[in-house]
Amino acid sequence: MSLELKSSSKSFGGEQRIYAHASAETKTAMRFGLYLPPGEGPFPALFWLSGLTCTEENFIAKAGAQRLAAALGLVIVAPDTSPRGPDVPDDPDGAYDFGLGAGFYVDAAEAPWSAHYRMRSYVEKELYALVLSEFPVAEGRVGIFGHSMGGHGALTMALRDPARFRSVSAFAPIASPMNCPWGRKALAGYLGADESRWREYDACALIEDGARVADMLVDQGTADPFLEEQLKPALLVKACAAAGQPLALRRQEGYDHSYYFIASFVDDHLRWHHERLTA
Ligand SMILES: N[C@@H](CCC(=O)N[C@@H](CS)C(=O)NCC(=O)O)C(=O)O
Repeated sequence: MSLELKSSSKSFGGEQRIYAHASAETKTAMRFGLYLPPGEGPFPALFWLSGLTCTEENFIAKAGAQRLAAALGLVIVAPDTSPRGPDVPDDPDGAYDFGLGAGFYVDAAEAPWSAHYRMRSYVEKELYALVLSEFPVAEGRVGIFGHSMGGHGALTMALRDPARFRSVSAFAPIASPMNCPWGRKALAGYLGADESRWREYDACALIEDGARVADMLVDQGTADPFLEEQLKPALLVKACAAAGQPLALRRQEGYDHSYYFIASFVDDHLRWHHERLTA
């Protein structure tokens, strides 16, 4: 598997890099950001999953995670949010919430999406294996976090396989895609009408069906414009309470959905993961 280094910039003694490679899962070129802290490693690593409309660049440019990642010695991997390229179909109306920039971290089952939209397997299998084989990352010390659509991706990936992703947190996650317009559009489009197939892509349904992680940290801004209609953290609170699943949900007064919110609390998340990945 050949990796092409697209850029590398020194940051807090380490390097913020962007790579491209040919993905066997998506059958397209894929890009990801990778922060490499100073030192030799092996380091614990965090996967960051971004939200709707993002590429591999939003988190690395806006979250301000490099300073503490350097100090703690954390690798952070930030993939793009969908396959892209001339052969990749987009939402027929060009909407931002489906298709390009909106892969929803699923393996699509419906044509024409199924040919390329395989962000679940891309992240869980291909990129995970690539990062472990090509970079100084300590096996078994990998966590995952994300924002909005990516918060949904992080929660569902950790719940499905807590041994692969040993720590999990989220900013303003889509708590239950089966129960909001963004999620219902994506799951119906990528997976088809049979809702029983949607459950493995819904954090609340996974918890109801018995999936567990050791604990999870979720930050949610109270001034987030998507809170009531799309994100619905109360559904996650309810599912966790009913199942005895530990959840640290923090309602952050006055914060919106933006990267200004993420940057305000990203250090707490890095520390949360570092503690668990080095225990
Ligand atoms: N109304 C927004 C919805 C998309 C949105 O808020 N995206 C969030 C994730 S759900 C984001 O991270 N945007 C990119 C950024 O803020 O850098 C738009 O049309 O761009």
